[in-house]
Amino acid sequence: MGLKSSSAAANALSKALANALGLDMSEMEVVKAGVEAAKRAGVTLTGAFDDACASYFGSLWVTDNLGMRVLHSSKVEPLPVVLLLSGKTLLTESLSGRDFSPIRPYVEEAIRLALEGEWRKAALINGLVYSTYLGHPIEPFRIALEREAVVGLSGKGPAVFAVTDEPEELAEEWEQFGEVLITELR
Ligand SMILES: Nc1ncnc2c1ncn2[C@@H]1O[C@H](COP(=O)(O)OP(=O)(O)O)[C@@H](O)[C@H]1O
Ligand SMILES: O=C(O)C1=C[C@@H](OP(=O)(O)O)[C@@H](O)[C@H](O)C1
Repeated sequence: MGLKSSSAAANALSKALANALGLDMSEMEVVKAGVEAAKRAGVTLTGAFDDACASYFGSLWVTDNLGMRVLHSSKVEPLPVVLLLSGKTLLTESLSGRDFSPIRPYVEEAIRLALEGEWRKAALINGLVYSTYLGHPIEPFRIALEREAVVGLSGKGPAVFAVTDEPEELAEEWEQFGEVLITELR
């Protein structure tokens, strides 16, 4: 789905084991152990250290996943978010070996924006580029943009998210595409 359940499960297991075994680990060590477990389970391409940090701590994270390094982290306001779940499944492991080099220049532009704090623009560019490359429908993006929402792809999708001041209105329009949830950034 792209909803980070692999990271949430890995974090939960890592934390539970650390507690049960009475290990003296920092929060970040717990997260990194979860990343290692997710890699060994084969449910991630890079280890998804970015998702693991966001899932564990909340906030905005830009990371170097292969080097397991934090490049940027900052708090976000609890703004309303609409999530669209199309009902289709795309497991991350199914993208293993896929060549993403054609979209590299555009994704690097999104990373540059995110590092400058421009996460709204980064989310839109990243989402449109990955959606197009992976063949996800982009009509939900068009509708969200019409409503001036900040719209993006959740992970590799197909789940889509939008940050908007009018979540109920967008949710109603997105219902034609699948299940819709309203929550908030944390
Ligand atoms: N082979 C598998 N068997 C059972 N569960 C799996 C398998 N591959 C992935 N999953 C789990 O299915 C869920 C959805 O996968 P995916 O969309 O790849 O991850 P995420 O929700 O983290 O973006 C995740 O919790 C993932 O760990
Ligand atoms: O497996 C990975 O390395 C990643 C998978 C994607 O997330 P999802 O698995 O949630 O789609 C992506 O957004 C993340 O930055 C890295």
